[in-house]
Amino acid sequence: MSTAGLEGVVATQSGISSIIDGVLTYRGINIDELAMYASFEEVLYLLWNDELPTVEELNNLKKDLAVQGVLPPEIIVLMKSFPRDTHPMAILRTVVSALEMYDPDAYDMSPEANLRKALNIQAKISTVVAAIQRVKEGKEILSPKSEFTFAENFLYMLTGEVPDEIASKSIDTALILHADHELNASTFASRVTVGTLANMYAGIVSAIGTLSGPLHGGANEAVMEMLEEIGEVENVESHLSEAFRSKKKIMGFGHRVYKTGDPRAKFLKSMSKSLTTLKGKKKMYEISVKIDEMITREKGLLPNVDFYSASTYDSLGIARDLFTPIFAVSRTSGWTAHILEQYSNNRLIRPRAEYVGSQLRSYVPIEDR
Ligand SMILES: CC(=O)SCCNC(=O)CCNC(=O)[C@H](O)C(C)(C)COP(=O)(O)OP(=O)(O)OC[C@H]1O[C@@H](n2cnc3c(N)ncnc32)[C@H](O)[C@@H]1OP(=O)(O)O
Ligand SMILES: O=C([O-])CC(=O)C(=O)O
Repeated sequence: MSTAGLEGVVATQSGISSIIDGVLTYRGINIDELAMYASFEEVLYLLWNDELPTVEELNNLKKDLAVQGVLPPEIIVLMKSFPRDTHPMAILRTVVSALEMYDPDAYDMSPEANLRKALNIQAKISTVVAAIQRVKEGKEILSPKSEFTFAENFLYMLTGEVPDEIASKSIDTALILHADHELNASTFASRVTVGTLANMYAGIVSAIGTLSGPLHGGANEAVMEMLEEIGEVENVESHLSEAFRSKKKIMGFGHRVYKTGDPRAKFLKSMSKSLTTLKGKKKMYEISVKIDEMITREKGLLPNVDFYSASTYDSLGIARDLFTPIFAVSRTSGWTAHILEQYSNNRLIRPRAEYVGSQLRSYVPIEDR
């Protein structure tokens, strides 16, 4: 029996998100409704608590996120010490690991402390991602403001300016769309890690490392690289023909679970269209659509969440190497929800391997080899 990639294997039970007949839900609510009507903070509360928040609960969450979003000064010193060309995902992985050392709750495994840790990590990860760019640009690191939403704060901490409504709404929707996705590779990694009763920081560090690869979250950066390499709509055909000839995978297409399309992609395509038009970057959308048409026609593959998010983020002026870290900011909501769920009913995750190595043989002393 081939178990390559654990395709089709049901490895756990979860009440957080579901993908059934191509429909994605968070805690039973269709992602389409959440993307259209909810805020990221509401989704965060929903993922953690299995209920939408009341006005008071939502306001408290917003306040807590702003308060907890301030980085310890030691972390800022650490971030300034890294080589300038370090990839932001490596910085993020390292900084989240270091944050454990400044969290008084780090080794308290009570449910209350774990929920506090989830909030602490969620709040700080946005500040860290914005700070990665600020450090690179030699700018002062900013902290969140209590009057801003989570999405507004991210843009404010990144640019130093009060963000406009369109940019904030776009980031908010992107955060909602990327928040959780059943047992994707990074979420699975986080559950395996905390299944040993390692703490939440260890679980999130595993997840960040797993998200970074181009077959998973790293695909959004790779899509942008491809769009930039193609450069003009008229180059799409020759670029893709060459990729097909050399059997290169086209980033942002295909999916292990969705075979009739990723329900998140339509929102990102629509955001990409309006934002690229608004920001004078329509060409990136046109190149994307041409790629989409050709891949669908020639390979029968459809765009996943990573494809149109690239041109969406690019039109907002976000650096290409921050695309996957932004995915991590959003997915931290799902990772932490899954970690809390794993702790609530834990059993060590330890599958078996089918042995296909050498037959049983004797040890040969070194002088006889
Ligand atoms: C947030 C996310 O993680 S979404 C996914 C992000 N990743 C990407 O966009 C990377 C590109 N896509 C891929 O590599 C894959 O489609 C994955 C990793 C998403 C899913 O992988 P799997 O379920 O293992 O499918 P697998 O890679 O076996 O592909 C099945 C077939 O479709 C082909 N295929 C799948 N995706 C692509 C692609 N993007 N470009 C070209 N061919 C592809 C494979 O070459 C394979 O063909 P074969 O049977 O002739 O060998
Ligand atoms: O579910 C997956 O395999 C990948 C994915 O789309 C995600 O993590 O959002």
